[in-house]
Amino acid sequence: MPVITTHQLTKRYPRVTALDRLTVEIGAGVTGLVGANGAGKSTLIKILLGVEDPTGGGASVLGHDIASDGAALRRRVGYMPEHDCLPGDVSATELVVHLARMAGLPLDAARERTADTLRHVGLYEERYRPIGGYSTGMRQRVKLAQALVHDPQVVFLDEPTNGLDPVGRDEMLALVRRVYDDFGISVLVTSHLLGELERVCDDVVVLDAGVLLRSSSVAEFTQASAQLAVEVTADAGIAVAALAARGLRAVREGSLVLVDLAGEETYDTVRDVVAEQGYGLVRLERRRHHISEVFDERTADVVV
Ligand SMILES: Nc1ncnc2c1ncn2[C@@H]1O[C@H](COP(=O)(O)OP(=O)(O)OP(=O)(O)O)[C@@H](O)[C@H]1O
Repeated sequence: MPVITTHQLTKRYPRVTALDRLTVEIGAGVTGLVGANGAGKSTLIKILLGVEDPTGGGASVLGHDIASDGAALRRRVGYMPEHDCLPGDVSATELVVHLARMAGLPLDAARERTADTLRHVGLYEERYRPIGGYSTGMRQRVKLAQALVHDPQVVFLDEPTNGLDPVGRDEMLALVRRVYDDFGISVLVTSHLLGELERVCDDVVVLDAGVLLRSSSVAEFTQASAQLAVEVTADAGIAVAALAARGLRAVREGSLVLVDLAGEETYDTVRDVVAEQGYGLVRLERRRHHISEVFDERTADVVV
């Protein structure tokens, strides 16, 4: 069963259409929801949580209809909001225990789960200090911990790397991956940085001004654009011409020739050309593009 399905999901505000007839299916695993600022990512999450109503279409999460089954849905879902919304005068433990209790856990279980999740996000040592003294990275971890504490089946993480430096981003992304790998909790994670999602996501959904631009696995994204990097002892420009004469799409990149991979037979053709021309073969390797390179110009404003 898919984790999330939407059908013609639409949200119109008076001046802007935040989601425009979005139909998509999201399965288990880590899924990236990517788009420039204002693309509709947060709006989609709020609608999936059942806290905002769509103006058209519908959706379900874990089989629960967002319109009729919101309370049951929210019991099984965790949510990490985008903006900083933490009280400064309580400790991480106090806050997360409180939120676990609100999610319905008995006190003992809430305490136990809080200790476990704070350890998981790397906040165990600091867990009794007031949140007001925490760094941005620590605050993001508290938000992640509270999203996980009631052991949901899926979590929605809205821009978890926001405001973090490169090291903090890497650490947060590794944590996001582990949410699924270690606990089996599916993740929908938003970012306006396409490049960073590629590293931790199984699938990517791309929104542009509320419209679905693409939904596919990261592997599909990158495989579709695979190339062979070929280095021969001859001049690369001459090799490009020889390969092109055999119907391959090839371009020169320094001393390399990059050949579009159009199936396994591309390898055979390259081998034949190299043999026929008497080149020495220095290198033959498959290259995958990054998903950020695979995008068309419509997503030019997505930061990569
Ligand atoms: N309550 C609201 N009233 C009017 N317009 C809104 C409201 N909430 C969002 N919007 C608009 O809907 C569009 C999508 O906003 P949304 O916050 O979902 O985008 P986003 O992709 O999450 O971007 P960001 O990362 O900047 O939050 C934007 O144009 C935004 O201005």
